[in-house]
Amino acid sequence: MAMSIAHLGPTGTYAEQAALAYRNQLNDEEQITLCPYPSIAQTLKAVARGKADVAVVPVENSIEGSVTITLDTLWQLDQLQIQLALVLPITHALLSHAPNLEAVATVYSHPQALAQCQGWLEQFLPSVELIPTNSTTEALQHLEQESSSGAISSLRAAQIYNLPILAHAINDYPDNCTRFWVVGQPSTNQVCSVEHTHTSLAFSLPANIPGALVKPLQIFAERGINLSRIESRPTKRSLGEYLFFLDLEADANSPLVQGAIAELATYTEILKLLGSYNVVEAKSN
Ligand SMILES: O=C(O)C(=O)Cc1ccccc1
Repeated sequence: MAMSIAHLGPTGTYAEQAALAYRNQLNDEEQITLCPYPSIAQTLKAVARGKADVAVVPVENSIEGSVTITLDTLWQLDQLQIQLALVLPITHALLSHAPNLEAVATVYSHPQALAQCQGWLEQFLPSVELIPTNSTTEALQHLEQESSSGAISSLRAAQIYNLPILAHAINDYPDNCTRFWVVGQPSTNQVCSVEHTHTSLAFSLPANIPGALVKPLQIFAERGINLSRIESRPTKRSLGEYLFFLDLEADANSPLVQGAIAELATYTEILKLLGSYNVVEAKSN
């Protein structure tokens, strides 16, 4: 069946690598097209508006933590469901036409990549100007005009765009990896026979009072449901008011989780089920 996968572009991003890993999983590669978008928010909106079937978006990095635009946009768009998580190992390179590190004055990249290499940048390029871009490959557009510019991107991007590699494996921790979510419109098929290992949900609270978060968390503790992540994001309505994103190590279709979610709904203002899914280790290429 023909299918389109939206991802952060231009071609050569880590998100595209994750999208390719997802496509390989589907065993139906000819009819699956990859569609690059200029931002993570636009990638997710393409699926919400029916312009693409699924989006592959970064959600969390082992060094830098959450990709907050992904969480915020999923909350705002409301109806998208996570279908799968992919964990991609990430090794960054510094690409540049400069003859050596001393000749680099400016480094461009996605804020996550700049942050994942901040120790290396501090040590080897302490005086450069760091400029954030929408993606690691958008950063490459600056290299042609300015030989004193560098960009943090992948070896794969260096190959695609035929760019010189000035330094490699510059991420501060060697086991750097990013978790991506594959998200789509909710399935109309109500019966799901596959059991999933993880469930993600998000909620706001009706009042900012002592212990408001204790009750929701107790529900999972009492049932022996392990939480693998908890993240807060501002509601953006007023300072100090938060949304909470939880990942559970359990399937939303299990009676145990169904009971927990029913009870959770009594303590929350808005509760959104973001999906149940499995986690796959992807290979970087
Ligand atoms: O810009 C990219 O290539 C992305 O896919 C976003 C990103 C950046 C750095 C680490 C993981 C994902």
